Amino acid sequence: MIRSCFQAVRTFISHFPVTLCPDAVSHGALIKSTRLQCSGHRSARGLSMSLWPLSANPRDFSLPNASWSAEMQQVYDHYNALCEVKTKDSEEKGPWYKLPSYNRSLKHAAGGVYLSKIIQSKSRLFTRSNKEYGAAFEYVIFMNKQEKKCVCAFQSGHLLEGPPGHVHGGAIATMMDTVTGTLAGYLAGPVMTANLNINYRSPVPLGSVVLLHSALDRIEGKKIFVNGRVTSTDESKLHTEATALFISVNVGHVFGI
Ligand SMILES: CCCCCCCCCCCCCCCC(=O)SCCNC(=O)CCNC(=O)[C@H](O)C(C)(C)COP(=O)(O)OP(=O)(O)OC[C@H]1O[C@@H](n2cnc3c(N)ncnc32)[C@H](O)[C@@H]1OP(=O)(O)O
Repeated sequence: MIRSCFQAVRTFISHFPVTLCPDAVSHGALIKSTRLQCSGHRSARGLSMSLWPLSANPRDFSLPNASWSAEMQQVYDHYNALCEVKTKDSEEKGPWYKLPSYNRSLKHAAGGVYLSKIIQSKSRLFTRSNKEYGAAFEYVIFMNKQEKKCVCAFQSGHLLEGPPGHVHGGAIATMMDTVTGTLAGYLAGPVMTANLNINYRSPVPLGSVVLLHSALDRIEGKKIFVNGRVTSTDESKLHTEATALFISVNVGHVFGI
């Protein structure tokens, strides 16, 4: 059984080397898919069909839902508008892209649905594991490849309480890992977190909307150094600062091959 799992993983990897991570897209096909998703959503105002390849209609958790506050929606609208640049003759994309976000790492990647049945039928991406709208992590990430940075609008749900009325530090760390890791993965391909340093400067009120900003510091061989900040949406208040180190890995590393 174990041998056939590894065989399946090997076959999968050799056919689809960089398609594992819809949250942290980086290479051709995925970027194309992401852009399709982005434009798919824009046109989804009038067209509900998903454009993610080889997948019926996966739920994109980064799209607005009824639990979003007016402030969350406002931030979304602001960055989503920056995803479109209309010229006289055509519509061009960028510099911002809204990344789609699914609840499984493998399921929606090409061929991944078969693999996930074998090795991870119950696993779910941590930040997307709760289906109840607004209960835990509501977030959307916008990527700016030109400037090697991204911004995430994050609305914390009632399940993320730490100190009374405030967000748990582990939940903030989770979001920081997710956002900095998504940036590193977008720029450098498959990565794993080697180091994450966090300074908590001021508590985040539970249920509030904050921004997570992340930018590339530098890349040294396999090492990708990224920084992160959590601020209020008007950026007047600093909640958290972080630095992170990601290491480029072969996809096989994740499976222990
Ligand atoms: C694949 C895709 C999956 C997709 C999924 C989809 C999910 C979509 C979610 C969105 C994004 C979420 C992002 C979450 C990302 C995680 O949370 S990952 C989970 C938490 N991290 C881990 O479990 C990692 C565990 N550690 C390891 O596996 C290995 O130690 C590492 C980090 C891969 C490094 O191992 P290695 O490749 O053998 O590296 P190694 O050759 O020892 O070192 C390379 C260099 O890095 C340096 N280095 C290594 N570790 C450290 C360290 N801790 N401190 C300082 N320097 C270090 C070394 O000194 C060396 O430096 P140089 O000598 O080259 O100058």
